[in-house]
Amino acid sequence: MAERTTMLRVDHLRKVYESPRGDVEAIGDLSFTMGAGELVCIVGPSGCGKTTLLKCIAGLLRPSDGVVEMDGVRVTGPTPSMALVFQEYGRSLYPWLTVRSNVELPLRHKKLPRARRDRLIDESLEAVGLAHAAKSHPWQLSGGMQQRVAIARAIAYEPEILIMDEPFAAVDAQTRADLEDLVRDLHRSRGVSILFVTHDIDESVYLGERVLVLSKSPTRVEESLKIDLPDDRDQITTRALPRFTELRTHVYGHIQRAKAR
Ligand SMILES: Nc1ncnc2c1ncn2[C@@H]1O[C@H](COP(=O)(O)OP(=O)(O)OP(=O)(O)O)[C@@H](O)[C@H]1O
Repeated sequence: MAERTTMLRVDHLRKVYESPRGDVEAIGDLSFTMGAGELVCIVGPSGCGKTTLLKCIAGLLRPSDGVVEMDGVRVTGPTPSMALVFQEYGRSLYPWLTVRSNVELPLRHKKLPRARRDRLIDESLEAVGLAHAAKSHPWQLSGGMQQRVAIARAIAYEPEILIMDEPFAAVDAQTRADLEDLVRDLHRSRGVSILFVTHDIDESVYLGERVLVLSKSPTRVEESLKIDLPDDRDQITTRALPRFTELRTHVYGHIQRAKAR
């Protein structure tokens, strides 16, 4: 595979939360880069600082030290080159707006011609399999469908990087498998870079081209593991491969050691 140009650079990032009850060093000294078009998963022990890391990357939190750069430019606040999808889809969608209006909302800031805006909405709803539900309201949809709306909204924005924070933690196992495949399809069909945080080791290996294993808090990168599974993945065949088992066992071992240190 050709070497990808570096798109995201996290360099010696450190984040300390200051509070009257004492400081909490969530991120110790964390560095990694991500190439354009990559799908990178992040796993680590519970409470190790994954959400803090994503917030620093997205410009929602100011690091105590170190830098985040996107395409060589320092990130100092939210940027249109990134879109976020969180676990709590119920809270991220507006119940009084239709599915279509929810997807449209962030696009209003982009000042696009009407026809282009409509096309982006139609294409992203189509891509997540919800073209038929455009006129529904979020509360009329299942949890998995609501999360599809959140994903449609994020990709309609045409970000360079899609940042996903445990997006499937609140849906049932079968829906989760479908959404995992949707993420891989979107990555392959649209070429969008994806940074995906999960608690689930199997999910990280199934989805990722690379898995970053974090240490416990104050967190740093324990390992950057290339996932050398075939690009064509499916829930049954891929998860039954001996290599899949080797990789998940490897990541699991790392996390157990990270927790013990
Ligand atoms: N606003 C805050 N003020 C003080 N401490 C915080 C704050 N937010 C997070 N922390 C602390 O920072 C550490 C990392 O939290 P963070 O939520 O980033 O971890 P996480 O890996 O996403 O957690 P989880 O695995 O539960 O999703 C934890 O010790 C947490 O208690």
